[in-house]
Amino acid sequence: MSITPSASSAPGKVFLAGGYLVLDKNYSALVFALSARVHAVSAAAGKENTITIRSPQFSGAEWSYNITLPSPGSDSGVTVTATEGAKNAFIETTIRYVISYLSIPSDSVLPGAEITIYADNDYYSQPSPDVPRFNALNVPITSAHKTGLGSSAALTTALTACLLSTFSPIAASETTIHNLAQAAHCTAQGKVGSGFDVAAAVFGSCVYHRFSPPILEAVGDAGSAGFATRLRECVDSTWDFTIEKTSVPPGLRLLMGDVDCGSSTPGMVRKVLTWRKENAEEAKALWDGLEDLNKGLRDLLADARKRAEIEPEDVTLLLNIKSQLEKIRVGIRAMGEAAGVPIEPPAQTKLLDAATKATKGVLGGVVPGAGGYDAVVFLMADREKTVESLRRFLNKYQFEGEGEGKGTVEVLGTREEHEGVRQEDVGSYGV
Ligand SMILES: Nc1ncnc2c1ncn2[C@@H]1O[C@H](COP(=O)(O)OP(=O)(O)OP(=O)(O)O)[C@@H](O)[C@H]1O
Ligand SMILES: C[C@@](O)(CCOP(=O)(O)O)CC(=O)O
Repeated sequence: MSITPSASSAPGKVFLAGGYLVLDKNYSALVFALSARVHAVSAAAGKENTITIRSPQFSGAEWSYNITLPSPGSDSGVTVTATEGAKNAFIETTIRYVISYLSIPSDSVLPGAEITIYADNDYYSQPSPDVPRFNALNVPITSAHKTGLGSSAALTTALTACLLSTFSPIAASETTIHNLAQAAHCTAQGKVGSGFDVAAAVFGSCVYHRFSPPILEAVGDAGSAGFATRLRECVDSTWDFTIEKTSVPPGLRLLMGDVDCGSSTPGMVRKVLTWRKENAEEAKALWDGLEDLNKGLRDLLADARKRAEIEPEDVTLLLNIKSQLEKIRVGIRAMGEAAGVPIEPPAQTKLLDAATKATKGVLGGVVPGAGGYDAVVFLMADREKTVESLRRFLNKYQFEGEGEGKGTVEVLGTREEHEGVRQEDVGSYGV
């Protein structure tokens, strides 16, 4: 058996509409892929049956795994034993799932491979705006301040694609990469979420309807009898998620702000779901209303995409998008208030309203995904002048949250870029 040195990358995400709703298959998410990507680059190196992963931007970020192929006749999948490095569940689980999926014959020897992970700078708060590409933060990965772009989903997806192309001569489809990465990601994070972040990492910007959780639950524990067969059957079966690829209309763009305010609220999802269960009727009205508004936003954006470029004269369309974003926020606030969860807390309302009012060309903003105090995303005219004036506004803004952070809003350099997972040129990383 030989290996093919390969490189793959997958994008981060920003969740514009459909947070919480998307956990239920009857509702959808509007999620955009970003220019910030995580890359996985492989080379033939090291001992047989060993896969070593390095993430050189972080200290102590080297993990070595001994791979034991299953004994003849066993279908429990490979055994992956960490021989070096602190636990990294996402890396370890991805290796176990991909190599088990490949069902390499037990009399083969797995050639040694080393894989280097590079994450674009926007995944983490940087000490200054002028840092080299893949800046080394020199702290353990768990202490880096994340900006919420979905690093684990992009990492799992890029690593899945890289392992598949390194160890298998057959090109994997996007669907295979998705199903396998989704299975590994859910196991590594210890829960089955909606999977929108892995979907965006694989398929890029999309309207996403989730898969049914029992699809994954059927795979069972890694290492149990029949695991490899069940995993292969699961990954190769037709899942019931749907993806409709989408994009931000020409002439518009997204801009993200990282709100450095400390307090994040654990258990928000659990609380919202509990409230929904206990208040089924009221929740249904709220959920249905929000889904209609989100669909309305998608329709307006589709309308805008039909134009070659949005011109300032397209006033009615722009005003409609603006008012749709505001209506969505009213629904989001109602959901948060009803469930007693700060999805769009007052400090975020103040920031979004002030930024939209102060900056001509900004159509509006929302708290992405689960919401809270971590981030904001704006939809705005794709003009340097508009970007500069929003940046100036945000740089001066003093956030009035309850957390321990500096109370500043850091503008991220990343923006929408709609492509999902892709093969890269191995030579382009200088390795
Ligand atoms: N560059 C990287 N190298 C190695 N492991 C990484 C890297 N980036 C992320 N990870 C893994 O992903 C974990 C972070 O996942 P977690 O789910 O906490 O955050 P996230 O996916 O970035 O969340 P969010 O959706 O809020 O952005 C890290 O602890 C590490 O295990
Ligand atoms: C609340 C939820 O719908 C979105 C979470 O988004 P984010 O991780 O805050 O970007 C959870 C999920 O979809 O798994």
